[in-house]
Amino acid sequence: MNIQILKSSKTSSTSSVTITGSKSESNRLLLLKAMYPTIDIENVSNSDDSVLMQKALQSPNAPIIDIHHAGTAMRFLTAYLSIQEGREVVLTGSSRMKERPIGILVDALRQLGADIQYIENEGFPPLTIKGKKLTESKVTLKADVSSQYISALLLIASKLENGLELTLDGKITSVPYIKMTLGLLNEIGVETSFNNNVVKVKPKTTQVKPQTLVVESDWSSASYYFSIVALSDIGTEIKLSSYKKNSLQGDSVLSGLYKEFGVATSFENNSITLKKVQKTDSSKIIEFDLRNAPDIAQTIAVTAFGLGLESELTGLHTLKIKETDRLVALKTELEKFGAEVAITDESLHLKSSDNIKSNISVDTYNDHRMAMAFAPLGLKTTLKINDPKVVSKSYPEFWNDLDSIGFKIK
Ligand SMILES: O=C(O)C1=C[C@@H](OP(=O)(O)O)[C@@H](O)[C@H](O)C1
Ligand SMILES: C=C(OP(=O)(O)O)C(=O)O
Repeated sequence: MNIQILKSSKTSSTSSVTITGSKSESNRLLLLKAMYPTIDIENVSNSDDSVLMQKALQSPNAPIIDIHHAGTAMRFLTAYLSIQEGREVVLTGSSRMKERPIGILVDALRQLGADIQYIENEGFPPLTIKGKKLTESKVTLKADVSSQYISALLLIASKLENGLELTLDGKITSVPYIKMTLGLLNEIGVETSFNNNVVKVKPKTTQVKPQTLVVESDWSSASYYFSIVALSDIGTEIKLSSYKKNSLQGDSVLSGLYKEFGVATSFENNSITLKKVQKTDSSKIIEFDLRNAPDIAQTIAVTAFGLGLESELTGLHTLKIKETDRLVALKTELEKFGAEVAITDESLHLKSSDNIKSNISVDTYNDHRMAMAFAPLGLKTTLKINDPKVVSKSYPEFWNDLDSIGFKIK
């Protein structure tokens, strides 16, 4: 199945969209609520990944849990199930999930005392987890592969007898996601510290106060609107809700980064307005290090291509182990449109060009972000997106919302 996006599907001059809650915040809070039921959560993400997380946590007797493509659910549940004393579960996922490494987290949990076995390949899901009391409280782990391993350990840490002290080895990747985890723990009253490469969490000995936590809307999903505005005429505006000026989400750097593409962002009450205020100079070179915001790399690469701008994106070493190898996928699909792209294991270089080929079919590789990142190119040319339903991993209403702002989708 595919959809066609017809060129000149211009957005009406002012449009507004309400985006579902952050899937990263939601999946952390859902797990915390399972441990501390006095918490209430509002604006939980309706993404597949959060629905799967919710279902898994609401099935305390299920012998097998399948979390499909949801990376955070896989990693966070591995830690959570390790401390469910007396329970034995097989935790599995999609065929891609079975290629996404989890050995660093499993080794760290085993050092803390967990009983986890690999069912197929060493270092990868599926896992058999026998829940038990974890007795140790100090562990060192590699921090340059995925921050999700670190967040997973931090999320269960306050339930360990002596809390947790993690020493992070190597250059820490996706740091804002670690800070998001600590920020949410602090909000529910768990004490934490993060100094240099050591993260500590104290055990929670008192009850968590009854409270409602409101999930901010998803900033990674907002990236596609930043791209749409960047590729639109001067004066085009889109309003998005509900956002906070002091976000826990690292992808909120979008408001700073997209200034380079002529987009101004203003905050008012709980919404942001994106406005195209300046034409971009075609001789400009975009140079971004995205180590702390890997999920917006695809959006940015496509925006730069749509504007014909040379760009050098670095800090992309984690992209190879996400929903697909995103570096290869980006190169392959951008080149179909006529782009010249060079990649290494951690970077992507795009040459400037002023030609965008029409009627290209974009393959999406089971990766929601491939579909959503390429959609804004519909402002420049007619294109097809294969397997458009992939968007539901993080943003099920994406195509309806695009339609509502004036995109012509068949
Ligand atoms: O903790 C999280 O919610 C996430 C962390 C990031 O992963 P890595 O730390 O593996 O880069 C990010 O790419 C992912 O979409 C969500
Ligand atoms: C990488 C992502 O998700 P996860 O790792 O949680 O599957 C993503 O949403 O871009």
